[in-house]
Amino acid sequence: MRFVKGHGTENDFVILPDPDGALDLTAEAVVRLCDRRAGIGADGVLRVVRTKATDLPEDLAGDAEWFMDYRNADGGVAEMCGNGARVFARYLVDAGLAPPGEWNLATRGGLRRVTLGASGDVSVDMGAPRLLGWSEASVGGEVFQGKRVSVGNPHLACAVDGPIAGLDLSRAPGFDPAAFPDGVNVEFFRGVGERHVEMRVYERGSGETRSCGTGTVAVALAAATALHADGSPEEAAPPQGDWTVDVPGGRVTVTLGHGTSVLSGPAVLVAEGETRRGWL
Ligand SMILES: N[C@@H](CCC[C@H](N)C(=O)O)C(=O)O
Repeated sequence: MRFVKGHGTENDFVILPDPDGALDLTAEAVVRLCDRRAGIGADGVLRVVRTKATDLPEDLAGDAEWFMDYRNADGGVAEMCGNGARVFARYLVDAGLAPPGEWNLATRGGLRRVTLGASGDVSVDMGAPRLLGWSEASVGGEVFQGKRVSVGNPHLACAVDGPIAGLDLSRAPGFDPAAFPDGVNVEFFRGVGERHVEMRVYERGSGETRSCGTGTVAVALAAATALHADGSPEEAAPPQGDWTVDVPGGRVTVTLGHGTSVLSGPAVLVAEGETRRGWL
């Protein structure tokens, strides 16, 4: 099986070109591919398939030629992956399967518009993230208040007073399963400047990763929006503007706008190859 390896701010992916949808990608195969010792190693898998080779409903496929079939390292599916979308777009342009410029990508979370040149950074319009009120997470017995945010997938963005470097994210933070019946990605962030935050993340289905694009959007919205105790926003108008988000794997920009949020940053392809016959 042919594969390409890439990353966006060190959120890394195994890319599987499967234009005709011929691949029966099981959860077990994803786990083996993502295994960092016995496999190729990645936070997730991006299967690259033409929308016409899928049974996606019309509202998800739209005019997009390509569908990003994203899987977490544990083999589970997720609605959306922001860094994955950027790396996916870079792969398509690099492989000559899509032109540089602007076009739509189909994902389980809906159509996403990507913008990229022949090389360099990639931007993706992540749509309008939604603030859903308060919840809490716990790490090593310490409880953190957080804001629930949907970026297509579920997030809990927790502001932290002190340094975030010392948090033990080797295990999943505790969270309220009634608020997040399908699990949640948990971010811990703190302000480091004007519209500038740093964050760490524990991703549903992948563990602590060095970046999470949807997580950076959730954190920018959480940092930009004050909530009343009942979870309603203090300001009527949604926040707008550029946020710089530092993650362990680098830096991205999140631009909050009316009904949009654009995630921009590096997307890098590092290797390509073929799995040994019979290994999977
Ligand atoms: N790393 C991704 C998010 C991947 C999905 C997430 N783990 C989930 O289960 O929702 C990103 O860059 O957004």
